[in-house]
This record gives sequence, C-alpha cells and structure tokens, in this order.
Amino acid sequence: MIRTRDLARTFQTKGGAVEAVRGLDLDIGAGELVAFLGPNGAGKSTTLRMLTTLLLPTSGSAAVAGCDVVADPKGVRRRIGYVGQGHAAGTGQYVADELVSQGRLYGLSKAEARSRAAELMADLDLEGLDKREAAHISGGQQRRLDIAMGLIHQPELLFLDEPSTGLDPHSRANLWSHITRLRERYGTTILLTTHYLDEADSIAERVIVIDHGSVIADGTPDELKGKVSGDLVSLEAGSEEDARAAAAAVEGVPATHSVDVSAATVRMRVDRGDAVLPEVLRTVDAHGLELRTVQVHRPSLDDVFLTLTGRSLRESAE
Ligand SMILES: Nc1ncnc2c1ncn2[C@@H]1O[C@H](COP(=O)(O)OP(=O)(O)OP(=O)(O)O)[C@@H](O)[C@H]1O
Repeated sequence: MIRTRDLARTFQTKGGAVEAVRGLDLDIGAGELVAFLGPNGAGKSTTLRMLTTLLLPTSGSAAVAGCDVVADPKGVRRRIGYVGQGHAAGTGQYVADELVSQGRLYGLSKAEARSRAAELMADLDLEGLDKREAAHISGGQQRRLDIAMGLIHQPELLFLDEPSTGLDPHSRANLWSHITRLRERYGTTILLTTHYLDEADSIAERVIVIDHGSVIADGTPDELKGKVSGDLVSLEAGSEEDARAAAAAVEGVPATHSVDVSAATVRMRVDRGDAVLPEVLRTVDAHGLELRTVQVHRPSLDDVFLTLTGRSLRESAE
C-alpha cells in the first residue's frame, strides 16, 4: 500500500540545508495499522506530506495505493484520506452538510454523499448532530467529524496526523474504539503519528520509529520492547548499607543482570520480572534484610527509544 525507496527531502534555509528526510525505505501492506513515531523534528510530518502529495520529494521514490506521488498525485489523492492536525471542518456549515460537501468534492453524487454521510455519522457516534454547526460541537466530536471527512470517499488508506492530541483520556479511548471498529468494517490501511507512546503500544500492530529522517526501528510493539534487555526490578532498602548487602545477595540469583546500587535503591535487569521476583525476595529475606518497596518495570516504547538513541522520546516530545 505504501512503498518508498531512498525517499529524501531537503529544505534550503538561510542557515544551510536541512535534511528533514533522508533515504527512507518503507513497505506498508494493505490493512496494516502502523504508528509512525519519532521525536520533534524527526521528519514525520515531512514524510506524511510527501506521501499525501502535499510536498514533492527532493529525491527517491514513493508509491501510495499503487500510484506514484510525483507522476500521479491525483491518483494518490483519490485513494487516500488525510486527517491533519488542524480541524478539517469549519466553514460554518451544519455537521451533515460539511460531510456532504466534502463527498461532493470527491465526486460523489448528492444521494451517494448523503447516504455515506449518514453511515459515517452513525459509525462515528455523531448522530443527532446533523443540524449543529461544526464549530459548536465538542473537541472529541470535532475530531470524529475530521475523521469522517477523511473517510467520506471510502479511501483504501487513511493518514492520521496526531488524531488524539488535545483530547481528554476518555475521548481518546472513545476515538480509538471508533477507529478500530471502522477498520474492522472496511479493512482500511492506517498510518498514524502520535506523541502518546502508550497509545501506539496498545493500538498499533506495527511501530516504525524514525530519527533524523531515517528509520531506526520497525516491528510490533512487543518485538521492539524485546530489544530492551529485560525488565527493570527496583528494590528500596532501609539504608544504603542494606541496599549494598541486598545487591551482593541477589547477584547470584539466576537470570539477573547488571545489578547496581544508587543511594538505598538496588536496580537490576532481569529476563522476566514476574518469574524472578519470588527468588529475589526469598534471597533478600534469607539475609535478614528488609525492603521498603519493590517495583517491576516492564520496558516501554520509550525505553526502546532510549536504548536506541540514548534520548527519551517522551522528553523530546514535550
Ligand atoms: N518548510 C520547511 N523549511 C525548513 N525546514 C523545515 C521545513 N519543514 C520542516 N523542516 C525541518 O525539517 C525537520 C523535520 O521536520 P518535521 O516537521 O518533518 O518533523 P516531525 O517529526 O514531524 O516533528 P514534530 O513531531 O515536531 O511534528 C526539522 O528539522 C524541521 O525544522
């Protein structure tokens, strides 16, 4: 559905050339739900803009839904939906009319546009808002309307640029349940960007991480997290001395690696925290040491990024 080879985009600025995207090779198949992650300035928006024909590549090639983005931009646009960061709706029209106008823009007949609008309003929980101005609905409803606008022409491929930014957790969860349901129904391929790593982790089947304009990791969330060596177990002892004694005691527990002590806390990497913890606690107990708290931290996508780049995706996203 998306295939790029050596895709690159350079911007000429007064300060010199900025290589926003360099040598990007992407292969995304039909029906995949892919999250595209990276810190600020990694090149996500520039890539999305090239794939949606809003920006020409400097070099390389990109085919989207079977059409070349340079040779056949119209073909690409007919087959894709794009929901950008701003609101698509906002001409002061009623919600239903916004959708029908959008459908007409894509060449649907009036009757087709009306029936498609009604179907999407039902799917996206916008029923009853037909005669409300698009500017006077809630943030979550507006975002769902944006998505309905992107889907009006039944695209094979939907690009969502930070679809849930600015929504409260309840609306985010609600939006995602709608998107996953739509996908089950129509089999739409989805490429989304998000700054919420937990969201990418729970929703995407595949995560592609880019940094400095190139792909640095690609796989299922579990595969990527598997690259970080094991869970982190933290034991907080009553004193620094007790922590050092506990560290010495647990060094010998099988499947524990890199045990270190900082103040009264012992941190160690273990293959599987849930499997190793009982033995760790028995060992500490057998040495007559008491612990204040015990924590097992499973690797997150942010840990993956930290391992790959030495930087936190979360920090760079704020
Ligand atoms: N029109 C432009 N002119 C000059 N430089 C640009 C232009 N657009 C983007 N850039 C630069 O290209 C690089 C990649 O930007 P891009 O917006 O693609 O990153 P991003 O990953 O989408 O970031 P964010 O998460 O902040 O949206 C950045 O260094 C940015 O400053």
